[in-house]
Amino acid sequence: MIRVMVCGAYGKMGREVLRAVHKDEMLSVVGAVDVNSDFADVGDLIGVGKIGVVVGNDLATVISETKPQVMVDFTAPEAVMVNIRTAIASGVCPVVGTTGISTADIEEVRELCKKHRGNAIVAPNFSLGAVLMMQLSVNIAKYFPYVEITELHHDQKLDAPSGTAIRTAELIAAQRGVLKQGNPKEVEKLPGARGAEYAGIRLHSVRLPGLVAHQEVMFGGLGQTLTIRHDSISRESFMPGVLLACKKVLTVDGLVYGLENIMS
Ligand SMILES: NC(=O)C1=CN([C@@H]2O[C@H](COP(=O)(O)OP(=O)(O)OC[C@H]3O[C@@H](n4cnc5c(N)ncnc54)[C@H](OP(=O)(O)O)[C@@H]3O)[C@@H](O)[C@H]2O)C=CC1
Ligand SMILES: O=C(O)C1=N[C@H](C(=O)O)C[C@H](O)C1
Repeated sequence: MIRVMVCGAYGKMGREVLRAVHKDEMLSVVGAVDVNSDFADVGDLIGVGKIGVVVGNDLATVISETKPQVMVDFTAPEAVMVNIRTAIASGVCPVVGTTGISTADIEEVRELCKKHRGNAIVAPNFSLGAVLMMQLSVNIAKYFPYVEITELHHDQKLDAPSGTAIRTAELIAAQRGVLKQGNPKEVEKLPGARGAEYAGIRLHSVRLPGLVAHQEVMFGGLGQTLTIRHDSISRESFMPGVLLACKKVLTVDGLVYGLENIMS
């Protein structure tokens, strides 16, 4: 059994991960952390009755008391790097889904893994469909370089654009380079009307109750458009990817960035 702890235990993803890890035959929930912990039993949190694992409020303490091998982090952009540093320095391998991690942060995680001879897996999106959407987008951009991305999420999301949208733009830009899109003389009558920009790609963010996590990548060509869309209609969509990462992180080599790199 691989010993797993979860950071962000009271959150939407944290609870789903605890439920999935608890059910998995190769994984065992040994610890959990949330900033505003009232030391609830994890079993009560996920509706299976007490399992004798409580939610702590300090990561270093929980690591020293529960000896996890893997830390799953679904917290918040301002918390995630602190948690990664603590985990790697303590010999615990992070599996990270929290977004808002910059390119410089990724390089820091890579260096920390080298320094402490540890491993980590960081993925902007753990759902298979989203990974395929990103891979297809790169292929389509070879033929349709003009593209805009619209991501749609629940209205409690803290960051915009989503980590997935930024990663999609990065991957497309690596394929086609920087490309000025639209009319050079265009004017925004209201600020932000044309969305955020990455390498000439416009990114639009929709936030509404009722949504979970969705993205459209729309390509335009001569007399035609091509749109691909992925919908996570529940957070279960992320669980196979998270469980796979928990099982692989102990044996990968240093940092792995992106779920596609551990899917065979
Ligand atoms: N890679 C992927 O596939 C996916 C990534 N995500 C990302 O995961 C992150 C979490 O999403 P979601 O579960 O919806 O968010 P939630 O706000 O529902 O949950 C986050 C939880 O983490 C807690 N928290 C904040 N800081 C800390 C800390 N330092 N230590 C421990 N716990 C902390 C929050 O507490 P409090 O509310 O009191 O601040 C909250 O309970 C986001 O960045 C989101 O973008 C989400 C889905 C899929
Ligand atoms: O906050 C979310 O919900 C999600 N966050 C990730 C992102 O920002 O891309 C992954 C998924 O879109 C759900």
